[in-house]
Amino acid sequence: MFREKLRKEIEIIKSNGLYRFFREKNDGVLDFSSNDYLCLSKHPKVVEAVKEGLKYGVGSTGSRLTSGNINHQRLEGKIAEFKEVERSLVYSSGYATNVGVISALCKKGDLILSDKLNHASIIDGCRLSKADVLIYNHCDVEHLVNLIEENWKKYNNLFIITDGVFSMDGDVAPLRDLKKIADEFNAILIVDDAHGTGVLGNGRGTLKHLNLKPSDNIIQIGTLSKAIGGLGGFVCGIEEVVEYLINTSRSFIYSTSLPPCIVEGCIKAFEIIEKTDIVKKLQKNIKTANRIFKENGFIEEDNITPIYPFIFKEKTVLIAEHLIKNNIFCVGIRYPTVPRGSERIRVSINVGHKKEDFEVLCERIRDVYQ
Ligand SMILES: Cc1ncc(COP(=O)(O)O)c(C=O)c1O
Repeated sequence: MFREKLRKEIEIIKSNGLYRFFREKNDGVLDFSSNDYLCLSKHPKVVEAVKEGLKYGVGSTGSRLTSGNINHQRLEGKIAEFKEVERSLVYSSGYATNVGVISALCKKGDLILSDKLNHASIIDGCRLSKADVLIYNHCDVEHLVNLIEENWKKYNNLFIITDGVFSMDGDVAPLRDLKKIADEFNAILIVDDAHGTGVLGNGRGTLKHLNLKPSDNIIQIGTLSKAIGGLGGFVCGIEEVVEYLINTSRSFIYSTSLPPCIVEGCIKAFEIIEKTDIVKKLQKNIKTANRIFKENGFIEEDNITPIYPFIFKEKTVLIAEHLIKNNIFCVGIRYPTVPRGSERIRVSINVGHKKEDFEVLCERIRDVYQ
């Protein structure tokens, strides 16, 4: 009976064109889908550090508050230094970080103002919190101010939450304006810099890129699974935020901590970002891609991040299939991940791509899209 019910629902998903399924990524494909912007997941020094870390065993064996506090504080020290903040706390994923931080800090009687295009993990964190939530139009500072002016008197605390770099569009949040608004209305600004860390501000993130100094009312979140090339998430900011989260954040307290070998790999990845010109190389690649993608008419403006939305709407699936048949891995993104009418190929470039790779991508798209 239950099986039948689910089958029917799956049929509805299929008939709406929204069916999701796995694709295997073969070795040797030209990969424009991964978030491994600095190719650190396969960097020999990172791989070596992970192997070294196996001396601690494969798993961490418990939550950080039980048996699972191994080398994690060393990574947290590194992140705090890297982000120039007082303290950081590592979670088992970026998803768990957003859900755990937002649900712990934002309470009944508080108001969250969340950008319309924020990542699903922020949305789920907001849902799990007991705070009221208002959505402001994407990067629309005026709309945000209007919502605050209409509502702030009714609430104890205000939280403005935004991606630093938006995961599906690659654009950058107006953090300087958001910080000013946060200061004016005594709000806390939470920035999920999953796609800015390792990419902007010489790798330090979107705040650094915009010359914004960390301050008491800014909380930064990030992942270790994208430019850092590993797994996990982190939150960083003032000492008291971290101490409070250790004591209240359920996805931190009630979940096994990261494998210690991954922790070693992530520490090495941060060192590589600090000591080499890998981020500059990525930025150089972004400039090359900008030129080629513009010549082909796929973008109009220069990007500063490695995420390029090529909006092909209803042609998206056809183009994605054609690319895969031609050994180019570049997935189509559909509703509900992005709004209807903005279905796209999400092209993400990395430090390992060559000029010719960008050209081949454009040629293969042109086979089916004029
Ligand atoms: C903006 C943003 N935040 C959080 C996450 C979740 O991070 P993780 O994959 O480490 O769970 C993602 C990943 O898709 C993301 O794009």
